[in-house]
Amino acid sequence: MYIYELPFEINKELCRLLDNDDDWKELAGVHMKYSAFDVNEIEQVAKRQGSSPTNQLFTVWGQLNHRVEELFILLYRMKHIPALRCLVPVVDSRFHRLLQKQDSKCLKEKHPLSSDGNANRQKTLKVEGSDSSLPLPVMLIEKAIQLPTPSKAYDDDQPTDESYTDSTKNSTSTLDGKPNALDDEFLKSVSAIPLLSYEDLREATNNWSDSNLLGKGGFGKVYKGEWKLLPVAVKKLLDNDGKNKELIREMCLNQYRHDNILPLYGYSLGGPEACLVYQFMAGGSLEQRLRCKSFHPPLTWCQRYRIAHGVARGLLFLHTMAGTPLIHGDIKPANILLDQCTMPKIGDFGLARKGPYGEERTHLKVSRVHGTRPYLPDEYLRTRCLSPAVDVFSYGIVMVEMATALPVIDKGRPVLLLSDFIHQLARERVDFATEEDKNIRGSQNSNPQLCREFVNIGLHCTKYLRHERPTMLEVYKRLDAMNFPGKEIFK
Ligand SMILES: Nc1ncnc2c1ncn2[C@@H]1O[C@H](COP(=O)(O)OP(=O)(O)OP(=O)(O)O)[C@@H](O)[C@H]1O
Repeated sequence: MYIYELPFEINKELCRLLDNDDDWKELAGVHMKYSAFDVNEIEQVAKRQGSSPTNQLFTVWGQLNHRVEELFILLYRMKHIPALRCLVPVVDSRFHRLLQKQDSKCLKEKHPLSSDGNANRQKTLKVEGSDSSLPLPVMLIEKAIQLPTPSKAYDDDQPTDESYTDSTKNSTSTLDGKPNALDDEFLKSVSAIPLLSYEDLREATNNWSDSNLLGKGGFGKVYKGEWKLLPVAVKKLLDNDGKNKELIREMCLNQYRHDNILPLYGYSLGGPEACLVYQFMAGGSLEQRLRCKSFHPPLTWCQRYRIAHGVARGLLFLHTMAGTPLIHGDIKPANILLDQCTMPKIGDFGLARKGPYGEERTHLKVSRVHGTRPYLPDEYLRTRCLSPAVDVFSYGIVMVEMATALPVIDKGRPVLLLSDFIHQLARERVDFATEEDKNIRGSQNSNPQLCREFVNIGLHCTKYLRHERPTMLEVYKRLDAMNFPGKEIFK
């Protein structure tokens, strides 16, 4: 059951319990990992509406497709027994064992059953024979499910989150290291994304046949497959240290559904390699289409416009959907997948990070730069300043590539990087129409005016100074205002 499906009476009782003593703030800030800014925003909205802040929190969190089982585990971590009891009728019976543990030594009730939910708080729990401060069931469940909280995986000012790797590997083991079907069951029931067996995926991809290989990336190989009569793309992740973090990140991001974000259908943790299963994109990647590496004909201008428009929409969504923007960090044609109608979807969220929040915070300082060099701006490469403007810069390069199909790095060119080259052409007042993709230049598909407009947007987005670049909203509006024959059909 999803949070937004909670029966009215249960929701009401939970609001009463969690509004008390502002317990909802602990739930939101400590356990759901909302920022102080977001918590404040939730409180303000509730005040304006004269409603319960817990109810507002559930509305915001529920929009991310979280389930009551996840809430149950967070309340367990809070040791909020009255709220847990309230949820018992709507969670699977396997979760009841958490509540049953309350009387045992390992869980001291922080909220003894009193009608107002007030309680003496026991802050520290100790497990006998364990050096952990968490009770065994929670450790087990946390290892099994790695709860998808909105910011946990992305909160990466200090990206040293190696813990995610281990937790993925351990996900089907009990504490004594033996596989445990029950934990798989937990995983299945808690995650909204199906957990698939490695064997099914092996079968779906014809035993990882080379003829099914769609491509290779830094995180592993991607195979075409058929799963439940559905064409899928299966990414088999390299078993490198740290790489499986992508799995967790992608799963978290999957909470954000949008027409221009590649949907994750499922995942597999049980086999030798972790796998992610995506919608198969019959149009291939933008990279393949621009480099004519597929059997498809060159993209028409209407299709290029559609891609530019859709990617701008997807990025606008990521940057603005919550109080804290989500920065993709690796926008490039290889990560823009096209469906059979050339509708673009942004994929590969392995490097996505939660960005700065609050008006006074414009960027984060990260300890390591990830991404693809020619698509990254100077302030990120040199000073490790991460902000939505990094995605805007990368988007600008993609716009120039879509117009010209020029390589992003060319040793045979007087200027190595495409970003520098295009700014040099602008200084020399070259007509960008002369640089139109040679696959359509001079053909009936040629559109010199759109070519100029695309490059001009690219120039704006790749300005050296971050604050001189447009926001994705501005880019989107500029694209939307463009006019050319056939625009309405392809938008
Ligand atoms: N859902 C999909 N449908 C069809 N083809 C896909 C899909 N996902 C990936 N591919 C193909 O597989 C290739 C490799 O994808 P992958 O995301 O692993 O790597 P990449 O983005 O090229 O590189 P990196 O991950 O190192 O940035 C893509 O370029 C694309 O051609």
